[in-house]
Parts: sequence; C-alpha cells; structure tokens
Amino acid sequence: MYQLSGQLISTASAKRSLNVHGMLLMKRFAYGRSDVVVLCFSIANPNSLNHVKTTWYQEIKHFCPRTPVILVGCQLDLRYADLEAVNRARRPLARPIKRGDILPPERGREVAKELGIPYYETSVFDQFGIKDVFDNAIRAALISRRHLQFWKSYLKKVKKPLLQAPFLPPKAPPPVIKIPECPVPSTNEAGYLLDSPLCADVMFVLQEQSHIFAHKIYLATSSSKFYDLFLMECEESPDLTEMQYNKEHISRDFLSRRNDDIDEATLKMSDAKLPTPESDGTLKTLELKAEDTSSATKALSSWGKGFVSMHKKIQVNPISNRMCPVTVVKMDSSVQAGPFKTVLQFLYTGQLNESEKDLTKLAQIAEILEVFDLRMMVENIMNKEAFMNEEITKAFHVRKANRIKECLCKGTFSDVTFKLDDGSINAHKPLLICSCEWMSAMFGGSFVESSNSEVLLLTINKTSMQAVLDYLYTKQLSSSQELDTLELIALANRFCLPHLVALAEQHAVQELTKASMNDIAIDGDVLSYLEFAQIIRNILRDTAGRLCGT
Ligand SMILES: Nc1nc2c(ncn2[C@@H]2O[C@H](COP(=O)(O)OP(=O)(O)OP(=O)(O)O)[C@@H](O)[C@H]2O)c(=O)[nH]1
Repeated sequence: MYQLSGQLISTASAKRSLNVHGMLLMKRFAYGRSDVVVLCFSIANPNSLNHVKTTWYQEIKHFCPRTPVILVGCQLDLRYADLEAVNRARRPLARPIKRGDILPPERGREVAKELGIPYYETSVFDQFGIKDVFDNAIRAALISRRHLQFWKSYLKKVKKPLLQAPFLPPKAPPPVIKIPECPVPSTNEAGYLLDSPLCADVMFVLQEQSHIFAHKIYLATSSSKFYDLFLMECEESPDLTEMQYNKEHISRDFLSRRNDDIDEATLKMSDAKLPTPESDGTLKTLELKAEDTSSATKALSSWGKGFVSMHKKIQVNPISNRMCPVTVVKMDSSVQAGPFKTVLQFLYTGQLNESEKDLTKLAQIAEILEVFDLRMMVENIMNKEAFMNEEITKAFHVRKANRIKECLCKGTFSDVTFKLDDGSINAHKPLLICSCEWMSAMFGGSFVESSNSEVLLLTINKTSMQAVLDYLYTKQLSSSQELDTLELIALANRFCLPHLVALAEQHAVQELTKASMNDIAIDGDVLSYLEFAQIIRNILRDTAGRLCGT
C-alpha cells in the first residue's frame, strides 16, 4: 500500500488571467513539476482535438518530455444528447453545437495512437470515465518512475494504463412519428365516379330511354334496398364467369379495332352484332346474342315499388369503351331521371345536391327506394332546418363504412381478385379507384388490369395486402398478429400511401416499445428496420443524384 497525494493545475484556465510572461512562468512551474499530464479536448469541438496535435502535445513535449500524457475526450454525453435542447440551455451567445461537430470515439483514438498515448472518454453529467482517467493517470505516473532504483520494487505490480470499458449509451427515446393528415374522404371522387362511371356494373333504365350507370358497391353499402336487390341477384342469377371470359376476348378485339371500322368477321366469330350508334355517342351498345350473354330477366314489380325488372348483359362502358357485364335494372315510369340521379348522388356521397329544385319529387323517389335519411334531409330543407343535415351525413358515413368493411371481408359485390403470393383477396375496383391514385391509374386507364377481373401481385403476401385494402376502405390501420409491419411499410410506399406508411411506422414503434418493456429482445427487429431505412435512403440518394445529374 502506498499513499498518493497530488495537485491539479489547469493550464487553459490560467491563460485568461495571466500575461505572456506570467503564463510562461506558470507553464514552467506546472509542467516542470508534473508526474502526469491529462490532455483534454471536447468531443463536441473538432478544433479542440486539432489543437491537441498542433499545440498542446508539442508544448508538453517541450516543457516535460519524459512526463507521461493521457488523452481525454470530454463531454461524451453530447454524443447521445438532444442537441436542440442542449443548445437551448446554453448561454445565449454560445456557439450552437451541431450534430456534425460531434466526434466519434475513433477520431480521439486515432490521435492518441498517433501520439502513442492512452485514450479515455468522460462525461461529468453521466459520471462516466472520471475514475478511469484518475486511476490510469496514476498508473501512468507510477510506471514512469519504475526506472528509478528506489521505486522499482514498490512499483513492480503496477499495471500499465488499461483500456476503458465502452460507454453504454442511454436508451434512446422512441422515435416521434409525424402522421400526415389523413387524405380527405373520397366523397368528391365518389361523386365524380358516378358522373364518369368507370368500372360501372349496374345500368338503370329510366322511362325506357335514359340510362344511368352506377356501381353496386356504392349503392349496396348505402341503401338496404339495393343491398337486398344485388344480393338476391348474386344468389339467384346464373354465374357469368363464362360470359366474362368471352367478354375479355371480345373486349380486346373490340378495342384493338375501335378506331378502325370493326371487322365484321370478328364480330360474327364472337357472335356479336354492332348496334346503331346513339346520336349523342354516349352509349355504345354492343349487344351480344341473348342466349350467350344475357341472363333471364327477373321481374321486380312485386319485389319493390318503382322497380320493373333486372337482368345481366354485356355492355360497353361509356368511359372506358370496354365491354363489361352489367346488371340492367329497369325502373318504372314514376321514377324520373333527374331526381333519381340526385338520389344516386346522395348514395355515393352522403350529401344532398342543394341545387335540386323538385324537392317533392325527390322526397317521393327517396320514399319509394326506401332511402329514408335522404327523405329526412329533404324534409329538413323544406322545414328550414337544413343545418341538421350535417349530422345525417355523418351517420350515413359511419353506417356506410361498416358495410364497406363487411363487403371487403366477405368479398360481396367484388369485381376484381388480387392473386397474391399465398392466396387471393376479392376487392372492388370503384372503391379502390376513389381511394388510391396508384389503383386509379391501374384500373382507370388503359392498363390491361382495367378490363381484367384478376390482378397478379405474386410478390405480395395476403396479410400485407389485406392491411392495405382495409386501409383503403376505412382509412385506418387494422393490424393482425401475422402482419409483418416492415412489409406493410414497403407495400404502402409502393402504393404511394404516405399516411399508411406513417400509421405502420407508428404501429411498429408501439409494438417494439411494448416488446422491450416485456423484456423481449428487439435488437434483430430494430436492425431490420434500420437496414430497410438505409436501403430506402440509398435509393432516394441515387434517384435524386440521377435527377440532378450528379
Ligand atoms: N455536456 C457536458 N458538459 C460538460 C461536461 N463537462 C463540462 N461541461 C461543460 O463545459 C463547460 C466548460 O466546463 P469547464 O469544466 O469549465 O471546462 P474547462 O476546460 O475547465 O474550462 P476553463 O475553466 O475555461 O478552462 C461548462 O459549461 C460545463 O458545464 C460534460 O461532461 N458534459
């Protein structure tokens, strides 16, 4: 056992209080009598590390060439700190610390290696490394005395300065995920879809001459009457799969020749005959032989007021010019086109077109079709209580959302099947067109998927796709046990759905936090997320580089 005593002299603080001569004297005094020099720099100030090499080490070697030196990187906690908060807490005129200023431990170690001295890091705030510095400074000082005969035997067992155990960084707070605003409900798009009826699967015939195209999924999820009607049709009418198959063939032929005169031979081959075009050109009907393409007509007059009959047939869609199977619903003469269209607009959007003039007629048709909330809205307007209609619209959307969820779950009224890596899911093109630009481009344009009833997405698994569809239908993230959130994030990115990406990221953070609180190892998962983020960052950098020509 030996007793040690010592004195600390800070050369840097002395600098400010002394003149040049005094400084020189102080340095001679301090360095001359020192047993060890602890050379400090701040890990948040790269200049201070530069000065270690260019100034301080040379000065030490000048004044006390034999004295051992150890290098210490101070303020280690700043490497892991929230620098914004640190800068806010500093003196107002202090130079703000930037993330780029923070030196990694390797930089200090490199300099120490170059100078041939030990390296340590400390944090006064975290009380880390201070004992290491003192213990090892003492070791260095004692060892440097070994050459003296007197000390030799005493100091035989003193170890050389040891390597410092690594600092265990504090647990990072969970990342803050900024959720972008939820895309506005697709009310406007739905209204637009009625006016421009892509993928329509119903055609109403009114007063024998007006035709209005619509979408079963929009009607059935907002009106029980239509839900019952189309469900009855699904259950009763013969399967049109064969007809659909023919349709896809005919459709391609028809489209490929649409701009030229249609080759009569082709039409004969496909058992089709071209009708006389309507004068306004809005409704191009390519009637096929009834026994091939039309289902038996079902009389509806006893089923519901206002309805006459219903059958299925192949019809050219007025927007895409593609042939599609549609359900033709004939309405009786009491149902006029104008108010009926307003009823449909309500069923698509939950809103009543204020410009509708014939409110009495509208109320009658709403009554006939059992759209009671619309009838109530009309009454409110007539009673000058239109302000109450907002609540009706809200309730309408809640009910509709629940029915939509049910239709996705059961695949009712679906018109497209996604074939996936491990199964398939039935979905509804009209809803997808209105809720996602990616889907709208795929089904609403000239891509082959717009006329096919199957879409192959064989690299995507069913659970992830189900989560994407759930989101598109409900604007909410529904997670299941099997859901791989990382895959969902990738898929949401692929479908250009930033709101879903953020919801999935938030879900991932919540799940990882929960797991780590339950002492479940999450390192592997976290590394997968980091690796994925790195890949995305690289892709973005390369793409940005290519766009900017760098
Ligand atoms: N974050 C952090 N700040 C520290 C740490 N050690 C010192 N500081 C801060 O650094 C500043 C300077 O600390 P000092 O101990 O006065 O440093 P010095 O090198 O002795 O400075 P002089 O006395 O001017 O020579 C003060 O604002 C301290 O609060 C640390 O471990 N972590």
